[in-house]
Amino acid sequence: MLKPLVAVTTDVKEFDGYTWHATPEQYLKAVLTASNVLPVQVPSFGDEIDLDSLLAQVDGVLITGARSNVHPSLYGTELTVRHEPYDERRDATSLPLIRKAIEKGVPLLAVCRGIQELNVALGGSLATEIQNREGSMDHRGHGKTADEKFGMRHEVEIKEGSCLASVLGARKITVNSVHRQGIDRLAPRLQVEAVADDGTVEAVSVIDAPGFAVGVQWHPEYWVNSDDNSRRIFEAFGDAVRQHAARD
Ligand SMILES: N[C@@H](CCC(=O)NCCCC(=O)O)C(=O)O
Repeated sequence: MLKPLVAVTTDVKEFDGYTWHATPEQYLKAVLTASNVLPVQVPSFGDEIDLDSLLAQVDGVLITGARSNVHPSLYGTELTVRHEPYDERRDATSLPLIRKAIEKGVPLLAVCRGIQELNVALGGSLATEIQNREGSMDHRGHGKTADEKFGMRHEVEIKEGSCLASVLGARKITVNSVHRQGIDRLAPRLQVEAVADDGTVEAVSVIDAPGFAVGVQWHPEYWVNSDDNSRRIFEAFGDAVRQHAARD
């Protein structure tokens, strides 16, 4: 049997004299090994990408994390240096891709920048430099190595009856944390699936989505080979993708 395909977002980077549309390896490996489906990278070509054609040929969409921030003009906020850096070509691709995937019931998993894009795509807004908010924890990653930066950092409470509660079978889990923005105004079509002790929205799902449509603010891709909860999220996404592929 052919393995289903999952569309994976890319970041636009200038490197070595070329413009690259690139995805960190951890996301591609997590889709390949834990979800057990085939990742295909989608260049950030904005409206040059025919989303109907793309979504007719894949059975899942992964919106990855990235250091860049969603452009504030997309949620009606004035730009400041505190909102930089941007990747507007990615925004122009990922936001329409999210909306179309939800509309068509193509399973969607959105990680870190991804949950923020999901919220903005559906009409929500973001707060920046959230570690400076009164009573907020520091959600940024710290450490010299990638393993330290993506180290497990704090607990999140999973809401009873949520999609993640059934995927994880737990009410509290420990997650990593590598972000300095967070959901401010929740999009009307999203429901909260998990929160941190300081009230930061850590996971959401799309209300009445025709398929699996979940966003997490942490990074399950990073420890997918060693952390059960991280692996379960990618396995559940893979199950949803296979179910979508077998729908006809
Ligand atoms: N830019 C947003 C999104 C954070 C995110 O996706 N982080 C992933 C890795 C970042 C890195 O490599 O430093 C924010 O900061 O909130």
